[in-house]
This record gives sequence, structure tokens and C-alpha cells, in this order.
Amino acid sequence: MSLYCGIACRRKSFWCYRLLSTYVAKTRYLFELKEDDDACKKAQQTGAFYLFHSLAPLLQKSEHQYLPPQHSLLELERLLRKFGQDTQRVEDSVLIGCSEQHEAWFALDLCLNSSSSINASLQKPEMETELKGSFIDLRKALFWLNVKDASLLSTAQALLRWHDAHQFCSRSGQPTKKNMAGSKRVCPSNKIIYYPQMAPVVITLVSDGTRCLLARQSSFPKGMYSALAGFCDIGESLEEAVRREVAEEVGLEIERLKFSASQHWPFPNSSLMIACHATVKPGQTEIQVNVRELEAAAWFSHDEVITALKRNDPYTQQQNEAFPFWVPPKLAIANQLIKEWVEKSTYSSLPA
Ligand SMILES: NC(=O)C1=CN([C@@H]2O[C@H](COP(=O)(O)OP(=O)(O)OC[C@H]3O[C@@H](n4cnc5c(N)ncnc54)[C@H](OP(=O)(O)O)[C@@H]3O)[C@@H](O)[C@H]2O)C=CC1
Ligand SMILES: [Mg+2]
Repeated sequence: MSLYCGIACRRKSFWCYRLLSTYVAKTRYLFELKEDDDACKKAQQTGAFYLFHSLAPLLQKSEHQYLPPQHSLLELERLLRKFGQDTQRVEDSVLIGCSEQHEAWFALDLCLNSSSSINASLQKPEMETELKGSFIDLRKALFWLNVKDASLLSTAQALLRWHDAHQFCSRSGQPTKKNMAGSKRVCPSNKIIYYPQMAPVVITLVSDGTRCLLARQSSFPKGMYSALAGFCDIGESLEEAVRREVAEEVGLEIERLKFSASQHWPFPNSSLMIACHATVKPGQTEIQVNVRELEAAAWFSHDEVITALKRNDPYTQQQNEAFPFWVPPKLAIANQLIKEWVEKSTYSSLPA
């Protein structure tokens, strides 16, 4: 009897998928592909591949949107041959999800980890012509992609980057070997298993009751302000990390904290963003910017924030000299926090 669902029908697969809900069946199928290299290799035969070049996803423009094209295994092998690469490179691909019909989705970077990466790098324009698309920086692409594709490509980029950066065992110095799905790497000499990692990051929208606090780093695109964010230190709870980050960055003490949501964020090295709302102690609103961390921080009114939320796609708006105040794109959790604050302030200002 199956350990997981009590169904006595283990055959070739781990479980009898027929008897499970669509979501559970999909989850169990992905689990099987991660655990079983043969099942994963088999899934590649009927799977779909998303292509990257130096971590930039391939996108095609169609009417008013950008879409990441899918390639079958046969098409991918033809392309690899055409680009002078070994078809064995398919095994460098990573599993990133599957459809409800169990078509497995993989991602492969045509440049990273290629034995001829210099050639692959030079060939980029030829590849783009052949593929009828462009490899676009993911930070920019996030403005143009729908939620589903953005999430899939973010996972893919994070996983491809992790594999590229973890090719050697930190104990033995020997090359590590990826499993077929790319859910782990193993050192053949000492059997140490390495799993892809995410760094926990807190992101907090601080409010004084009528205004919210937004800040910018010098590395942000011009005019963009976001909620305060910071990596959790070893040994800290989520609450301690938020309290410390707010004190460190803007010199304020927070009073109340409320969890909002979380999000995987692929930049710079895969973070788990944990988003919260916080309030400061009454009357204690004087900001002291830590200039080693931030370029500027300020309180913004409800109306200013509403105007900023309406300014989307600043990459196409930066035509003139002046850069208006704007906030991170819809797909960033900072945007969600800011929207929640605006909605809450709007409702609370309505007469009872
Ligand atoms: N999705 C969203 O809505 C948003 C996401 N973010 C993300 O949040 C993250 C954290 O924000 P940020 O304000 O930069 O963080 P911090 O305020 O913690 O400052 C970053 C500094 O912390 C150091 N650091 C400590 N631990 C790590 C680690 N595990 N990885 C990388 N750097 C570390 C780095 O120092 P050094 O560089 O000297 O090594 C870096 O300069 C960013 O990666 C950003 O992309 C931010 C805002 C919005
Ligand atoms: Mg910070």
C-alpha cells in the first residue's frame, strides 16, 4: 500500500494519479521526477523546454505582450546541433514545473556551462535570429510578462544560476553532479548533497498612520522608491529582522507588525521575500537615513503613492530628463504591500 495515499496501485509510477485531485496529482508527479532520474529523462521526451542565454530568458513579442516560447526535445536537439553544441547538453536542463496534463517543463541555458561558452556567447545574435526572439534581461522582462510566466522564468533563472555557481564541492573541491531534475547536486567522492538555497529577506512597509515610508538605494532605477528590505541575519526571527532592518536603515522603532505575504525573488541570488506592514511609535517619525545602505528615504502621502502606482513601465517613460517618483512593478511584492496600504487607508478614511 502506498505510504502517501493508501492506494494499492503502485505500478510504473510512484502513485496512481487517477485518484488524486489535479493539484495533488501534479505535485506528486513533480516529486517523482525530482526523485527518479529515469522518470525525469522519460518526461523530457514529451516535455517542453524554455531557453535562456547567460540567465536572460528567450522571449517572443506577440501583439501587445511578450511570451516565452516552448521547444520540444526534438526541436531543442536540432537547435543544439545547429549551434555546434552536444545534444547531451539537454541533461543540463532543470525541471521547473508541469502542466495539469503532466507535460513537464524544463529550462536550459544555451551559454552557461557550455563547453564552448565563448562561442555560445558570440553566437547570441545568430541564436536570436534562429529562435525568432530575443534574450531579455529578466529584471526588464518582469514589466512585460504575465504572472504565470514571470513566476516560471524566475524559478528557472534562480535554479540555473544556482547550478552554475555550485559546480564544485566546498569540502572536497571535486566537481558535483546534478540529478536529472536539477533539484540537487551530489559530490561523488563524499556523497554530500547540495540543495538549491534561498536567502530569507524581510520587506516592510512602515506607516505612521497617514503616510508610508519608502526608500531607495543608489543602484535602483532613477526615481524608484520601495519598501525597506533586508536579509535576515543568522539566528534571527522574522520579527527581530524587521525591527533591526528598520532601525538600521532609517533609525526608527516599529511598534506593530503584521505579516502580509511572501514571494520568491530571483535577484540577486534567490531570496524568499517575507512581506509585512508595520507602524512606528506615535510622534516618532523623524527619519535618519543610513547612507551606507540607502540613498534616500521619505514619508509619502496617500495621494502621492496613488499617482506613483499608476506610473507603470518606467523603462519606456524615461524619455525626458526628469524621473518621476514610481514604485516597483506589479510582480514585485513591494508593489503588493504598497497597494494594500493604499486600499486600507482609502477604506479607513471613508465615513462610517
Ligand atoms: N520583490 C520585491 O518587491 C523587492 C525585493 N527586494 C530584494 O530584497 C533584497 C534585500 O534588500 P537589500 O535592501 O539589498 O538588503 P540589505 O538591506 O540586507 O542590504 C544588502 C546588503 O546586505 C549584505 N548581505 C547580507 N546577507 C546577504 C545575502 N544573503 N545575500 C546578499 N547580500 C547580503 C550585502 O552586502 P555586500 O553587498 O557588501 O556583500 C548587501 O549589500 C534585494 O536582493 C532586493 O532585490 C528589495 C525590494 C523590493
Ligand atoms: Mg535594505
